[in-house]
Amino acid sequence: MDQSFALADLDTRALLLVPPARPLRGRVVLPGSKSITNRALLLAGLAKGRSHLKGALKSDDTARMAEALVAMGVRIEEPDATSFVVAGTGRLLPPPAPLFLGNAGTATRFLTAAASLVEGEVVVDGDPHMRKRPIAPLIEALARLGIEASAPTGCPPVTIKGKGGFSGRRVEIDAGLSSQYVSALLMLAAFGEAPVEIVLKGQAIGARGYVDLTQAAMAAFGAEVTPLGPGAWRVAPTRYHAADLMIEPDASAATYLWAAAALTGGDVDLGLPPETFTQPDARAYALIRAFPRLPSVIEGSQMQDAVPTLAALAAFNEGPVRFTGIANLRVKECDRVHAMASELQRVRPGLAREEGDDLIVMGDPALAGSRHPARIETYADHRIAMSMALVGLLVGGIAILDPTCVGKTYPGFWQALADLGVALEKLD
Ligand SMILES: O=C(O)C1=C[C@@H](OP(=O)(O)O)[C@@H](O)[C@H](O)C1
Ligand SMILES: C=C(OP(=O)(O)O)C(=O)O
Repeated sequence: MDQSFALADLDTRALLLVPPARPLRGRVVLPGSKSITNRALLLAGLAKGRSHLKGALKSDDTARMAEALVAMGVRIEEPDATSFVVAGTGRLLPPPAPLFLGNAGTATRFLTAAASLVEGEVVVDGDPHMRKRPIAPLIEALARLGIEASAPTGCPPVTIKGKGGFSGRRVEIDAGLSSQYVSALLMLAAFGEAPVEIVLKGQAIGARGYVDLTQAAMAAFGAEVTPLGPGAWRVAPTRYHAADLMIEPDASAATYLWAAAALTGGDVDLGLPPETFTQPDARAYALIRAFPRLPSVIEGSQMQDAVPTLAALAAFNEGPVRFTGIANLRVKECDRVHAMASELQRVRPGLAREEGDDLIVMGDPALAGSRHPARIETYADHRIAMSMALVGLLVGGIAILDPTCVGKTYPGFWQALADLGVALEKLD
């Protein structure tokens, strides 16, 4: 019987996965990259003219970005399920109400900086999870550019008193908690009165590959970014011009399908070779291929969003795996170090633990084919839901609570699993 697992039809508290009897094989069309879609939406919205974005992601995070831009006077049409047509005027207008950005880190950080281009007050806010995600380093950096912004709790809501531009020419930023602060400043910097230099304070930064994505997106919309060394960039005062862009598929989403194939000994065709992705999480492919002989230490700082995927794989590995360099997973949609340790433990006590900021997963190949009924908490975090679903491909009785939380970045996730032949049961 064909059943829909589209999010609109998923009015259920939990989804039970039935481990498939055979390897998963087939073709999956991936959604567009969240990171690239939200950069392209913003840059197209800041440009003068009409931009056509194809292959884009349509999900909670990109909807929040698009709605916020519309509230600031950008015209956005959605001619089909993967396109946005964005018409910008080269400036943003004061929005009539606070911008509500859900738990979209990209939208929240990028728009906090861009809001300084508005002449007037902008409030950037999010859901209760976003209100716990730090933004103070970005606020301090904006102040050094002469931009008045405040976030009394160090997290959203942020109030920006925009003056239609800014005069600063050099700013240092501490990006240890999030690379998104650097990306936000880089994208703003093309509106400087003169070239702007952005310099890392300390060398610690979340995944650097996201800054490369920002540079590439800025170049596509006509900006000039010159690296001045490993932790410094100069941005020319070009502003942006409209552009047509084909967005590559989402590499973080790809990790779940690569892992599903590896776990079941199958083969899932995603329509493009892993080495063609430009996003940081594609680095996880080489590790996923090594399963069930993952290395005993995985340094996760440069592929952070893939760490929950790799942790789920590690549960079935031939030996234990220690994940290091992942302290900032504690300030993502939820504390992912704690969440993965807790939920793997829920499957089988002793399967995982936290040690400082490291996550240790005790590989147990005998888990495959076993039955350990468990209702998995997902903490409103799409990646915990999708990663723990991988465990349910090999362990009987795994039910994922709040399955619609995957809508943040991958609304078609459950349908993709169902189409590959995974039986899913809706539970109350
Ligand atoms: O710039 C981006 O598109 C992203 C950067 C990363 O966050 P941090 O820079 O906060 O680590 C990543 O986890 C997030 O999903 C997307
Ligand atoms: C951390 C994530 O998202 P963001 O920071 O964009 O909310 C993610 O998608 O895993």
